[in-house]
Amino acid sequence: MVTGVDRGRYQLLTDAGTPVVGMKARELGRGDRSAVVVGDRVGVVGDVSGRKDTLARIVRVEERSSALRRSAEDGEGAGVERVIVANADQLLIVTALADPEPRPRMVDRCLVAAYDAGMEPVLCLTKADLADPAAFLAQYEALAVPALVTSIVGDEIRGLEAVQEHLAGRTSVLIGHSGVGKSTLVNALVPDAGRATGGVNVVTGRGRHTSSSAVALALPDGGWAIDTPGVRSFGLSHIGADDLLAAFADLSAVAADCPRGCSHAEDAPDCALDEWAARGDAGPAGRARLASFRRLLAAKIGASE
Ligand SMILES: Nc1nc2c(ncn2[C@@H]2O[C@H](COP(=O)(O)OP(=O)(O)OP(=O)(O)O)[C@@H](O)[C@H]2O)c(=O)[nH]1
Ligand SMILES: [Zn+2]
Repeated sequence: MVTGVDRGRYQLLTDAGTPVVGMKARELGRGDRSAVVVGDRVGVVGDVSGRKDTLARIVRVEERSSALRRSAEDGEGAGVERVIVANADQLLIVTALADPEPRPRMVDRCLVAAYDAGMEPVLCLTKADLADPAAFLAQYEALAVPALVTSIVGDEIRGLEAVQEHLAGRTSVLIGHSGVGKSTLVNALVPDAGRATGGVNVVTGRGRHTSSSAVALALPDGGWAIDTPGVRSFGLSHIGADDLLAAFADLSAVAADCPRGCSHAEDAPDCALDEWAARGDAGPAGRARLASFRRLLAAKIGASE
């Protein structure tokens, strides 16, 4: 398993639990198509002893069960999609309820990325000691996104146990804006992680690492927390309306009756989802669910923050 990537060197963990450093074998090719990312399962040859100054060769990347992607927003290569983490089960969207203010559009974009990746999204709302989560949570009710709420009271992180339970035995990617308390959480989940909090690395005392790539940290109860220090937003231009729709089984079934090429957006003529919501087959929640789906659809199209 790939646990970290740094300038062409791959941190690997063998099935026997030996940390090994590897590089991509030439036959694997270059460019994004043959990218090796954190979470990938790879085949290695050569020196896999893990001894100092040895280097294994990555010759194969196993098929991925999920792939968290983003596409370049602008400049050269705009629209080119890249996988940033492979084989993760869930995306923990870490958002502070205050200080800094939550950014609902950013959360929506993370939700779209998770659904596209084939990962389960989970909201992790921090700083509940500063603001009530109810109003924010209401925005996600119709999407049935699970939510975990934490706060700091004294030296203790309240709600940490529920987070630990939700992460145990699974591979979870943590994403969040600067200052939301993601590092505080990672350090509590993985006691020897030494992630920089409040701008300073607690282990080294030096400034925050400039490394922007993801790193997989083993959880004490099994499973992995994958921290993504440099990922603050997602370019989503590679995702189509039907890719997003596929994540919603109920809406997807209804949309089978849509006209060919239907955008499913609010202004789409004869979109079957409108009739479905109007009929009330899904109860009063149907309208809210459709509205939420369309909000995500719109967030996908809008520019990232
Ligand atoms: N009141 C309150 N403060 C918190 C909570 N969680 C974290 N903080 C504080 O918020 C600040 C930012 O926390 P960090 O863990 O450094 O945030 P981060 O998301 O990792 O941000 P960067 O380090 O900038 O990437 C720190 O001063 C934390 O002590 C919480 O639940 N309640
Ligand atoms: Zn439609």
